[in-house]
Formats: sequence, structure tokens, C-alpha cells
Amino acid sequence: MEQWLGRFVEKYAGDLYFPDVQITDIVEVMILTFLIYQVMVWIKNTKAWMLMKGIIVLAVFILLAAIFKMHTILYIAKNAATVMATAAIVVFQPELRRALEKLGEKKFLTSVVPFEANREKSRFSEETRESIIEAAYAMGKVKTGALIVVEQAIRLTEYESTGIKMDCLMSSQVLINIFEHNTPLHDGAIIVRGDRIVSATCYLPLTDNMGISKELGTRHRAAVGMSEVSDALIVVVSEETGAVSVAQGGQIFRNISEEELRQKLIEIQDKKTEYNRIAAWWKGRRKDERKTNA
Ligand SMILES: Nc1ncnc2c1ncn2[C@@H]1O[C@H](COP(=O)(O)OP(=O)(O)OP(=O)(O)O)[C@@H](O)[C@H]1O
Repeated sequence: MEQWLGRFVEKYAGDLYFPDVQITDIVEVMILTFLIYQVMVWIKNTKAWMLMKGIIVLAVFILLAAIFKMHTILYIAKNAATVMATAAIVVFQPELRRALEKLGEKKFLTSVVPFEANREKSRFSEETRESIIEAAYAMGKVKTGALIVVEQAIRLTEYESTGIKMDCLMSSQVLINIFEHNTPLHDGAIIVRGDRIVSATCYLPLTDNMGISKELGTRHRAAVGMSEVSDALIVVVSEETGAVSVAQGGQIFRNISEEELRQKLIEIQDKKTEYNRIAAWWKGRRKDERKTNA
């Protein structure tokens, strides 16, 4: 039996090539798996999915042309490839930019970049959080429409400049006043940076996501659109139903309760607290270093 097994292994496994696997190879495979997974998720969550489908159809078409030796089609496909790659970069520029921005958002980068320490100020307080909640539900009760963009790590300067600049400390009364019907500032969105309202009547990009309920109009589409191009959290109050919804990461969470909204806001506050912790840790480390060097 042993002999037979030995001959069997020799016969079938003798020609097999077993590479010498190092620890770096395993790490490399893990990194590649992670990157490919991230790219696939990105493709699925953006317009790139439509492009991917188009590429698959084109690839099948070209494959058929190759099988049936249709030389003219193959010639055109070969020459158009570079142009199409350039066109794809131009068409998907916002998505690509967003993907790169997302990379920059990762905590492992911010943790080693201490020069962003002044961003500490942009973290909002509990009072701001409660003011947003209080105002949102108060406006919902009387069916006053509102669109509140809470900025996070990505600066929304380009959207801020579409509105009227403000520098106003946040309070529920101010919010209610801004969105009051027939007042000069009620139209469009406000942008909240830290504990201040920095701009009102801002114009936000509309999403072209076909999956969003047809019941939702432009206010909600603007909220989703904004959440697709930034990491902001957007609170929407419907003028029609009074319902409070939140858009984040291209998704909309409709008709949420006061507690759910609080949780969402706490989540982004926590991110900030985490950043502060990292910054404090970094500062402490540098102080220690200076002490030991002295
Ligand atoms: N691109 C945009 N950026 C910012 N605000 C917008 C944008 N588009 C629409 N709005 C705001 O939404 C209002 C129109 O809301 P509309 O009724 O179309 O949306 P809706 O999603 O059905 O909301 P509602 O439930 O409040 O009616 C506008 O008056 C404006 O204040």
C-alpha cells in the first residue's frame, strides 16, 4: 500500500511545481484581495457598474469577432481602446476623485499626519447635535422643509460658495428661522461646519441613482447626491410629509426616529472624538520624544 501510494504521488505529483511561499507573498495576496474587493465594491456602488456592464458586452462582442475572424471590427476595437480608456477617465472623474478622497479619509493616514490638528475645532458639540435634532423634528411637525449638511473630513467649500455665506453659531431657533417659508434663506441647503452654520441656500448636486423611490423629489435627491460626492451626513425634513430622513454614503434612511437621528449624529461625533484621541496620542508621543531627547 505504502509503495503504491509512493508511486502514485511520484506519478501524478512529480511534475507539479510547488513555489517557495514566503510570508511577504501571503501579505501580498492579502493586500491584493483587499484592493480587488474594494475596487469591486466601488464599481458596484457607483456609475462604474454601468460602465462595467458595457465593457462586458463589448468584450463578448470582440471575442465573437475574434472567433469569426472579423478583421475590420477587430481593427476598429484595437484602435478605439485608448480613446475609450481616456473617455472613461473623463466621464468617471467625480467617482475617481471621490475614491481617492476616501483613501485620504482613512484613519491610518490621518493618524500619521499631525498637521491636520487644527481640524479639531471643526468637531461639533453635543449642543449642536441636540439643536439639529430638536429643530428637525420641530420643523417636521409643522411640515417645514429643510436640508442640513453636516460636514465631516471633506471640506465642502465648492458647495458652500453656491450659497450665501454665514458665520452663525448653531441653535435650534436659528435653524427653524432659516427654513421658515418665504424668508430669504429658506431655499436650498445649509452647511454646518463644527458648531457653526457656514452657508445657507446652497445648491447641492442631484443624484442620478435610479434606485431611489420615485416618491422622493429634488430635496431628497440633492441630499443623496451630496452624500455620494462627500462624507457629509445630510438631514432632510420633508415639506410634504414632515418625515425626517438622513443621507449618508449614497444611501437614504427614510423617516427615522429622533433616537435614530441621534445615533447617526453620535456616530460621526465619535469619528471626530476618535481623531481627537489619535491627535492627543500623537501630541503626547511627541512631547515624550522631546523629553527623552532633552
Ligand atoms: N439641488 C438642490 N440643492 C439644494 N436644495 C435643493 C435642490 N433641489 C431642490 N432643493 C430644495 O428642495 C425644494 C424642493 O423640494 P421638492 O418638493 O422638489 O423635493 P422633495 O424631495 O419632494 O421634498 P418634500 O418632501 O419636502 O416636498 C426646493 O425648494 C429647494 O429648497
